[in-house]
Order: sequence, then C-alpha cells, then structure tokens
Amino acid sequence: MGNYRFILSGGGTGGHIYPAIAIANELKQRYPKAEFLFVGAKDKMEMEKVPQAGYKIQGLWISGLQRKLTLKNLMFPIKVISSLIRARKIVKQFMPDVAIGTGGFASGPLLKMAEKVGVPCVLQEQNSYAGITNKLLAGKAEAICVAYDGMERFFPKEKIVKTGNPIRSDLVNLKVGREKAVQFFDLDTSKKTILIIGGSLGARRINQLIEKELGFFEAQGVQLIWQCGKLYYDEYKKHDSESVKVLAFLNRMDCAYVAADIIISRAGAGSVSELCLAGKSVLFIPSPNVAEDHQTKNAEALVSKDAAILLKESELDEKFEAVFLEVMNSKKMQESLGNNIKKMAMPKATEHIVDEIEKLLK
Ligand SMILES: CC(=O)N[C@H]1[C@@H](OP(=O)(O)OP(=O)(O)OC[C@H]2O[C@@H](n3ccc(=O)[nH]c3=O)[C@H](O)[C@@H]2O)O[C@H](CO)[C@@H](O)[C@@H]1O
Repeated sequence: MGNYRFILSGGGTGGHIYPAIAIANELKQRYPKAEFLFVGAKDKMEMEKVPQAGYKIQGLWISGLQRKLTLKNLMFPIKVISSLIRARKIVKQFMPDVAIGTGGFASGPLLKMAEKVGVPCVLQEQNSYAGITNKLLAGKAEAICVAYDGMERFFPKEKIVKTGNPIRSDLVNLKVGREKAVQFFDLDTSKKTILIIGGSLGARRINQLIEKELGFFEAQGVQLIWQCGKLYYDEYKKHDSESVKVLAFLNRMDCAYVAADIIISRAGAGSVSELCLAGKSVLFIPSPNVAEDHQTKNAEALVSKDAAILLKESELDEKFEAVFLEVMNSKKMQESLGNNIKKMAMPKATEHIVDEIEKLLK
C-alpha cells in the first residue's frame, strides 16, 4: 500500500524548483514508500538543488525561447523534439501514478508526454500572470493549483483550485531563534540586520544599489546579509566584512528570514509567499524584466493591503535612502508592516495541493 510513483518537473530558476521540492516532501511524508523522480533542464539550478534535497533528477536538453534571434533560438525546435523523445522514454520507464508540473520551460516536454501517455497531471502556477508552459499544458491537466484570484484569464475555470504557493516546510515553521540565526551568519546580535535577496539568481540592479549604499548602511549602524547571486559573486565578494556578509546563495533561508529586521527583495512569487510567512518589514524592488511585469503585480497585491513597500528600479537613486530611513526609524511602521504581511500568508498551501494530487491516486 502507498508505493505510488510520482514524477515532478519544473525548473530553470528556484521559483519553479522549490515548489516541486515542497510538494515531494509532503507526498513523502504521507506515503513513505512512494518513489520520486524529478525532471529538469540540463545545466540549470535544479540539477544541483534537487539532489541536495535528496531526490533523483534527470535533465533534458531544453532551454527557454529568447526574445531575440540568436543561435540558441535556432536550436530551439531541435531541443524541443529531442526533449520530447527523451521525456516520453522517461515517462514510459518510470510509469508514474501522477505527474506534477511546477512551471518553467523544463516542465513542458515532460508534462506534455505524461499527458499523451494518459498519466493524470497536476499543474502549479506560482504567479499572478501565468507562464507560457503552464498555459500550453492546461487543457489536459486534471487540476491547476494557483495562488492568485482571477486566473480564469489563463486556465479553464473548472480546473482551477486556489491553494497558495507551496513552501518548504522549514520556512513554514521557522523554528530557529533570532540569536542562533544571527550567529549563523557570524553577525552581531546587538545590531539591526538587513537582508538583501535578489531572487534565486541574484539581481544586478539591486547589487548596484547595495554597493552604492554601503557607506549609508554603515552610517546607520546596521549589518547586512547580502545574497548577490552566483553570477555576481566574483564582482561583489570584495565587500565581505565583519558587518557585511556577501553570499552567492543562501542555503539556510530560515536563518536569513529570522535574523532580518528589514528585508529588501525581488518580488518573485516564491519569495513573496515566503516573506508573508516570515512576517518582517519588506521593501520590494520588483524585476522589470519579467513577462507582463508580473513581479510588480505580485508586490502590489501586498502593498495595496499596507503589508509591504514598493520601490521601482527607476526611482531607487532618488528615493531609496528616504524610504529606508522611514521604515528603519519607526518601530510602529515595522510592527504594522510585519503584522499585515503575516495576514497574507497561506501556510497550508502544500497540503492543499497534495490533497488535489491524492484525489487522482487509484
Ligand atoms: C528573473 C525571473 O525570471 N524571476 C522569476 C523566478 O524567480 P526566482 O527563481 O527568483 O523565484 P522566487 O522568488 O519565486 O523564489 C526564489 C526561491 O529561491 C529561494 N532562494 C533564493 C535565494 C537564495 O539565496 N536562496 C534560496 O533558497 C527562495 O527561498 C525561494 O524559494 O520565478 C518566480 C516564480 O515563478 C517568478 O515570479 C520570477 O519572476
């Protein structure tokens, strides 16, 4: 009993990988005998992060479609065909009871083939603006678990279930205490800590801002945990010091969220959902370079409830210091931002998604 087989696919960036890992962990808890296989894109983050979480993964030769005409784009049709052939083989060999897609180009070929072979599929869409892969797969999916209202614009209404985004359980129940969390980063427990997160890949414009404001932060007597991204680490590691911790990637987000007094962050869907659970004062700087400006929309959903502050990239030079100081110097504002953002949290999302998956198990 319970020796089900699950295939999960999603990737390209952390925003699609971590939801899949959270879902797998919840399934594993309910069905300890179940078998799991992840499928991602070769050379992408998932090939490292999924095995670290204790699961097997196979990589397909696939990439996203670029907006410009490049050599990579000319290869795109060949990659799609080759990935579809490989995906079909993987599905037929593994014969999953359910396939789960969490978006990103990596999940396209796998879920398409699972649907073709007759495996029931569940999709999870993290953003308020649906990704192209999920839109293409929606027609044949059994259920589409979403985090925002109004998703009928993209998906068949009867398949939509509003669950919220799946979050890794150590971030749902933040167990570590503040002192331990601050010490984990080798920082001073008597100082205020500012956490800077650029999303799973790091954010160039946020890094430029932080570098420019290092003197300002020092003058305020605050210390920084600065996640600059793997791509930018070599450029910024020179700023690492006793009170400025420069890191390529944070493997202990739980410690980072607990240690922080104020958080400066991109507004990717996963980050937004986690920040609601963390309940701190957040200053969002959304990426303007994503489809339909969806990060701004993710952030605005919170800002409209006085649960966070939004700063556009274009206004950083002019406004950042004043806005930061306003939050930093008002305990009342920090409390109200923290309380309001916490009200937006959906801590049962992963369980609800797994309830939907369970309905498909024979
Ligand atoms: C540039 C881009 O295309 N961004 C998209 C990408 O964001 P991105 O991949 O940055 O994803 P999210 O903000 O959704 O989530 C980031 C995830 O990475 C984790 N994390 C991050 C940094 C770190 O050092 N350690 C760590 O573990 C966070 O805890 C979180 O779980 O996918 C999101 C979800 O579809 C989209 O909303 C974003 O617009």
